[in-house]
Amino acid sequence: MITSWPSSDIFHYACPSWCSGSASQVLLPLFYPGRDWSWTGGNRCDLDREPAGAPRLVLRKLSCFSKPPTHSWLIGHLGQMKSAEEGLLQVDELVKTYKHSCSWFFGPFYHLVRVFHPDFVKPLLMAPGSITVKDELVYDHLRPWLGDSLLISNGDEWSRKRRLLTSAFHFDILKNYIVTFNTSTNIMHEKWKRTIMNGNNNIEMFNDVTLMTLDSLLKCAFSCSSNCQESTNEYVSAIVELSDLIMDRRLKMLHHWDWIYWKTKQGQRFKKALSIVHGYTRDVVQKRRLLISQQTKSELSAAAPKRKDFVDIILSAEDEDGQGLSDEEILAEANTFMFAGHDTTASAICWTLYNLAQHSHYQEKCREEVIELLKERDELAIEWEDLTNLPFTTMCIKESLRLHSPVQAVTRKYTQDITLPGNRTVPKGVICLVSIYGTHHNPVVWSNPNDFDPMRFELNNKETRSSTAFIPFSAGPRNCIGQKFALAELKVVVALTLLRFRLSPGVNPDGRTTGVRRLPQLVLRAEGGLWLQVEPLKPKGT
Ligand code: HEM
Repeated sequence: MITSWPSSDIFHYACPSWCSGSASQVLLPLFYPGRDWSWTGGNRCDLDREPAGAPRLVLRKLSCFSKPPTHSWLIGHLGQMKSAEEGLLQVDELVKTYKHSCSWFFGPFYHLVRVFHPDFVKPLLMAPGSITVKDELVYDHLRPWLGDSLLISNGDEWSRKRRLLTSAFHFDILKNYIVTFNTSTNIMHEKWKRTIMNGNNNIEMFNDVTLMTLDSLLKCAFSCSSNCQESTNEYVSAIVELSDLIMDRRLKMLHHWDWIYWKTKQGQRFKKALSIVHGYTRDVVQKRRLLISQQTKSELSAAAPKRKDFVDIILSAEDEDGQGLSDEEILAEANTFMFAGHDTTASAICWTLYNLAQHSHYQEKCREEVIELLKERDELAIEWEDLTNLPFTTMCIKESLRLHSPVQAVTRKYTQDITLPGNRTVPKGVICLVSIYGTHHNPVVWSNPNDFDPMRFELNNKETRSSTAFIPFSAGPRNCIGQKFALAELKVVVALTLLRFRLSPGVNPDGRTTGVRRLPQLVLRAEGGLWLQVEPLKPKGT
């Protein structure tokens, strides 16, 4: 998943759409040595193997997309992509002007189709998994960490893994995680209470919430109580370090060359963090495998029933032929579970709390809903059955996922031409950037798209909307496998937070009280952090 579009990142979002020319044979290996670029000569990849004259054909097909003005006919839109808040405002402008799609080019070799309307998004995201390709230019930096996992793999390999992993995200499994979400949230709230007792109620959300989501994931994935919210944990620090370094690498042009990157300070830090993360996961997987092999069936059934965690489930998953996942594959999936699950969910929680802090009347309405739900209870905990009984809170969470989507965009390539409305064709092999941000802020689809209005998600409004208008978790065969997990955690954290605290806009250390500047990185963050004033509420009956 990609989120930000720094101008230096051009080769990551650009497209070798007619790479049969001799210049591409020179340039691509130069920028990405060590990869197989023989296809630039028309020899390798089916995706890009075009008959003679194909470049012109591809260009003709692309000519049906509007091209925003460029500074130069030669380098095209190179250098025009902006990062930070300005990058998002730039997408707003594109969406206002071009309504559904446009195409960019970077120098003579690279093209990118950008789409931001549900009717254009649909054929791309709904295309069968077998013809969808996660392009290596965008996802390759994740490979040393995640291996050939579900997030990165393609074709038959992806489809086998998706089948094997689906059971790990079934409702019956997710139910067991609710207690964990409550416990991790309680730990974070106790921390906040201590901070407030020390006279500070201006709290930065991203730090605490990210540690909290990591704490939950560690318990759900490995049954590991790391205490990472209270004290430094080597594994958790290494995951945070890896996520930061991936973003940093994207921003630095020279670091895109593997042979340079591994020699840099950042590359060395990446390797060190990687060995901690892989060492930890490998250890858990091997110990579990050993335990299972040592226990006979009768011992297993006689043993006290243990709540199954993610590793237990994927260790026992088998396909139709009785084939399970190898240790390396399990390692890759466990690492992906931690990577894909922590930052994204933390971003969604932080922005939901931020939006409710900005709109006190909606905050109050959610709080009343939670108080009503728990009014007969002795223990203030959210249970699995409660998740469907928080309709207004759910509407606020969804509206926040629309307005501040954690993931800004995803990219895809296809092994066949794809037809879009108006008889437009995306030629096979061309990278398409499906803008989640653009679709969620498209005024043709959402009236006053920059307003926070939870009523958009009232049930009867759903019927009038396209199924690809709201896509925080992407859509189609390669949608987010963890979305129910994420939504369950979001509801628990938001409900318990509103029950115990009143939130209002905070003060940035630079003194800014209003006008948070959004920061599109791997996930959507806020420049200088997201600060909220947190005021404890009196517990029930006092
Ligand atoms: C609010 C939280 C989350 C958001 C907004 C989110 C968003 C997304 C998006 C947009 C994709 C598509 C990525 C692409 O096509 O490149 C995706 C894929 C994925 N997500 Fe999530 N995600 C969230 C939480 C989670 C959680 C909690 C997990 C696991 C515990 C998870 C695991 C995955 C995996 C494994 C994929 C790849 C699926 C595939 O390709 O078959 N995500 N997510």
